[in-house]
Formats: sequence, C-alpha cells, structure tokens
Amino acid sequence: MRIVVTGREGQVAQSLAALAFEHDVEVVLCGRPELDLADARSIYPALAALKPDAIVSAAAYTAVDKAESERELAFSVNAVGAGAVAAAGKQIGVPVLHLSTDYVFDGSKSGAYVETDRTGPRSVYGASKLEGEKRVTAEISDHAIFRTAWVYSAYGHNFLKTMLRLGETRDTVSVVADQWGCPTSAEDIAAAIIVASKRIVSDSDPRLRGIFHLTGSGEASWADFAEHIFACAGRFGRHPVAVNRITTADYPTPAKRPANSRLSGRKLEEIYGITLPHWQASTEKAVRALLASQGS
Ligand SMILES: NC(=O)C1=CN([C@@H]2O[C@H](COP(=O)(O)OP(=O)(O)OC[C@H]3O[C@@H](n4cnc5c(N)ncnc54)[C@H](OP(=O)(O)O)[C@@H]3O)[C@@H](O)[C@H]2O)C=CC1
Ligand SMILES: Cc1cn([C@H]2C[C@H](O)[C@@H](COP(=O)(O)OP(=O)(O)O[C@H]3O[C@@H](C)C(=O)[C@@H](O)[C@H]3O)O2)c(=O)[nH]c1=O
Repeated sequence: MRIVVTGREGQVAQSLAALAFEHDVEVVLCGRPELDLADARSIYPALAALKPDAIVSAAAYTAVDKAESERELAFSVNAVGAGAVAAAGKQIGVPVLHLSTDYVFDGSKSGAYVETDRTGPRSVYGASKLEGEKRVTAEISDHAIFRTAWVYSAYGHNFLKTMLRLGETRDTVSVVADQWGCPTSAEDIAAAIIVASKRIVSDSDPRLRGIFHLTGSGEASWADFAEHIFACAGRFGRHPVAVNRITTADYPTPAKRPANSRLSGRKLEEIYGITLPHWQASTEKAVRALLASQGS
C-alpha cells in the first residue's frame, strides 16, 4: 500500500517515513515546490502523479503566533489548500486522512473535549484549521479527520526542542501552568495513522469516517510537560533545569490559546481500537532519541 503524505519536512510526515518499513507500507512524501498548498492548482497534478492508495494531509501553516499577522496565508494553506487536497483525493478516488488541531476549541469546557463538542477557535491558526476541517468534509465523504495536539518529535520545530534548547543555557525556564492539554508524540501519531490508513482503504464502514481525537494518553499543563522534559534530559546527563510555573498573563503572546484543550480519545478507541501511549513514556523516548542524535 502506498501512502502519499503532504508536508515533506514536517514532524508527522518525517515520522511516517521513519515507520514505513516496520509497518510494511510505502510512504511517499511530497512538498514544495511541486506541491504548494498556497497554490491550489499545483495540488492535484502533484498528488495524482504519485499514484496513492491513501493521502495523508499533514502539511499546514503551523506558526500559531505569526498567523495572527498572516491571516490570508494561514487560510490559503490550512483552509483552501486542505480543501484542494481533499478534492484531489476524491478525483483520484482514494481516502484522505487529514490532520487537525485541539486549537479549534475555545478551552472553556472543564473536562476533555469529545468530537461533537462545539468548536470556537481563539486564534487565526485555530480558525484556519477549523475551516480546513469543514472544506475536507464538504469535498470528500471518504475522509477521516484526526485532531491531535501539542506534537513533539526529534524533527522540525516543537515545544520539546525549544525547552531542550533553552535548558542548554539556563538553570530556570518560566512556563505557563494554566493551559492544559495532551502532549502527543509524532511517532505515535504516525503509527496510528498507518493502522487507520490500512483500515480505511480496505473497509467501507462509514463509522471509520468522520472526526476523531488522536492524542497521547494522560494530560498535562505546559509547565508539567516542561518539567518532565527536563527530568528526562537529566537522566541522559543534562544539567538540572527548574521550571518557574507562571500564568498565561505572565507570558503574553500574539495568539490566544485555549486554557483547556484536553481531547478524549474514547471514540478512536471504540471505532479503531487505537489508544496512544501515555505522553510521559513517549516524551522520554523522544528526549532519548534527540539527545542521542546530538551525541549528548
Ligand atoms: N505541531 C503541532 O503541535 C500540532 C500539529 N497539528 C497538525 O498536524 C499536522 C502535522 O503537524 P506537524 O507535522 O507538526 O507540522 P510541521 O509544522 O512540522 O510541518 C508542516 C509542514 O507543512 C509544510 N507546509 C507549510 N506550508 C506549506 C505550503 N504552502 N505548501 C506545502 N507545504 C507546506 C511545511 O513546510 P516547510 O517546512 O517548508 O515550512 C512543513 O513541512 C498539521 O496539520 C498541523 O496543523 C495539530 C496539533 C498540534
Ligand atoms: C517557549 C515557551 C512557551 N511558553 C508557553 C506559550 C504557550 O502558551 C505554550 C506553548 O507554546 P508554543 O508556542 O511552543 O506552542 P504552540 O505553538 O502554541 O503549540 C501549538 O502548535 C499548534 C501547531 C497546535 O496545533 C497546538 O496543538 C499546539 O501544539 O507555552 C512558555 O510559557 N514559556 C516558554 O518558554
């Protein structure tokens, strides 16, 4: 089976490529210049040429703060571009597995969000991703949208890498302790997406289609996440770094983020039988891999 993935250098795309052999699938990554989500005309020819059995739509404009001042570009990539990928999937005749985000929610719920909860993005990025979900749904019925969150890996840019970089030169890092969510390993997402792709390609059951929440088990604040990252790094020889637990008000950013974006994975477990590992175990794995690759 050949899975074609948009977003060549992205965390999820790179993780899919790394797991392909182990899962006995072919993963083909595509990206700019031949596939540019901001240029809708480039999308069908680039994807059709790769003859996919399934398309994983993982490319996105993910710079949350920058998106506040680049609204047009964020929407052209995350909404128009995502819709065009879905339309291409329909034209080629293959399912589309699309990645979305916890930032589609406003964060006012006290418990974990389920798939049917009301959305209400607080940021341009969240709004552009929500519009992307709507366009994917409108373009192709043969789709699965996976909302994930707080993604980390050895690839690309992410909070885990930011913390390890800051920890190289500081003894204390200040991190918000009043935003809650589910840290999720890109490697765990990739393994789940491969399993889901195989199912969806071979099974026309409508219950496999629609929106699913796909996050690491457990929950954390960003400060908890940072503390665990530094604890893991300490086990691999890095010097101790303390986390100064601050509030959102102490750390002003251009984009507003939800105070609670915990996502319930129950639907995914019931329908696909997939549960991701606990975020703490996967974080340790990612820190180990990253520090080993840096020779620490
Ligand atoms: N990162 C996170 O914390 C979370 C991510 N998600 C979603 O999961 C998906 C995968 O995320 P992740 O792997 O972290 O993303 P990354 O930010 O790591 O990678 C995104 C990729 O998209 C590419 N891209 C951006 N703009 C375009 C464009 N115009 N045309 C083609 N490619 C483009 C980027 O290319 P380049 O490198 O050249 O910029 C990059 O390769 C995305 O849909 C994201 O919204 C959901 C929740 C959390
Ligand atoms: C770097 C840093 C961030 N923070 C805060 C800011 C923010 O509230 C929170 C996370 O910051 P970041 O900017 O690293 O993460 P952010 O870009 O908000 O991450 C998001 O990315 C997009 C793509 C998603 O879809 C989301 O699920 C989520 O992962 O931590 C600190 O308190 N201290 C710090 O030193």
